[in-house]
Amino acid sequence: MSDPFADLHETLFADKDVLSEDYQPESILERDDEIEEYRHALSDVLFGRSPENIMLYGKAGLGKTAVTKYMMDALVDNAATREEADELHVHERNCNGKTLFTIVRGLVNDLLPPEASPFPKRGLGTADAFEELYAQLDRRGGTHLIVLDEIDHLEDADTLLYELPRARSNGHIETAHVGLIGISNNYTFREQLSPKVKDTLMETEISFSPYNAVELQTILENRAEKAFVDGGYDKSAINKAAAFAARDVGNARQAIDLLRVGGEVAEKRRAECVTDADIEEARTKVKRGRLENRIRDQTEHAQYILQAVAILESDDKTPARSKQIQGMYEAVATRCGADPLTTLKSIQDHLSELHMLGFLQRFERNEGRGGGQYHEHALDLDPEVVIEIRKQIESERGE
Ligand SMILES: Nc1ncnc2c1ncn2[C@@H]1O[C@H](COP(=O)(O)OP(=O)(O)OP(=O)(O)O)[C@@H](O)[C@H]1O
Repeated sequence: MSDPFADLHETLFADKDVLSEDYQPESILERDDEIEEYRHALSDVLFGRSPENIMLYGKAGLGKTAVTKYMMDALVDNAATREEADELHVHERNCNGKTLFTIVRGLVNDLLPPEASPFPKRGLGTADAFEELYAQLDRRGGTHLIVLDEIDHLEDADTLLYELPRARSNGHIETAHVGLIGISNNYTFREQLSPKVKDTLMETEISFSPYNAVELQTILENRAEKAFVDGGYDKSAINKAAAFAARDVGNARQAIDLLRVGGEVAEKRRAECVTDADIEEARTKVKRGRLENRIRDQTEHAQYILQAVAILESDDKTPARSKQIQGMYEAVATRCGADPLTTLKSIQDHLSELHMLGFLQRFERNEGRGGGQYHEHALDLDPEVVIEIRKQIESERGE
């Protein structure tokens, strides 16, 4: 048999990893103000003083994690050159899906000597874990910066944010210095904290604003130079990816995704250069992928109802009343081997939920005294894409 990979050559990408999610850029671009604020807030560490607590806010993909990593690396390097700085330890934790106990336990395990057995998973409580954490911090000494990404996902963040910054003044630790860096893309997180915690965390708040198209162009240009071979992309393709991402909340992750998928599209058509058309196709793919995830997140019956509205829409039968949608939904659900929901009320509840989530448009009708008030719904998306995505989900489930 001939080798199916024999004629496969890398023509376009010089280093595709540069466009991957976990690539840490050597230089951070277009974030000078945030870096300056960060630098100022961290400077105490270099003089052996207790660090300030820092909170970073900003929507997804705005560089909060990348800037933090860059600042931590630079701080560790610089602290090592200064006599007046204590030994610096950085502990990074993502709080998504974690309990306070697992976070504190993880920090304890980071600090324990290699020969010690890990802090037990069961049997002891959060207060015990805190006690051990303080003991270990003092045993190690030096300065400890604890970086908590997605801190708004942590249940009982209040306790952690209250305890740690006060550990020294409350006499729990004597030799070590501790500073907290919290990262959140939920601006309302602050509102949920108790007043005493807000006070401590207000020391430094750095807010990351969305990138505009020009800033995204600079970031993308820098990545593209490393990711693609010479002449492997059109400058206008970069501008297009930057413009698309800027229009959609200025997310750098999204801009980089567009460039990577655009490269894959160009590679598939065996082109030697990424063009505007490849970025346009990438945008459709990326958008479709995101929509697919959102549809998959819906319950089974919500998906059938959405599919029913999509079918009616492609037959020009929308806006449609709930009763009509119910008829089509029953056909879809039965074909998929499910027992349809029977009450009109449950269909209406799903329709208003799907409207709230932005899948459907809703029209209020008022037929005067006799006809009463009711709602009609239409799809707020391309019906063909919804039908195609549902087909794919059905075939995977063998529906
Ligand atoms: N200023 C920048 N210079 C270079 N690369 C950047 C910059 N900002 C963001 N990036 C890149 O964009 C992607 C997303 O950035 P990052 O993960 O730091 O965002 P974030 O604000 O932490 O988002 P989230 O809240 O979703 O975690 C990463 O690949 C990162 O390297």
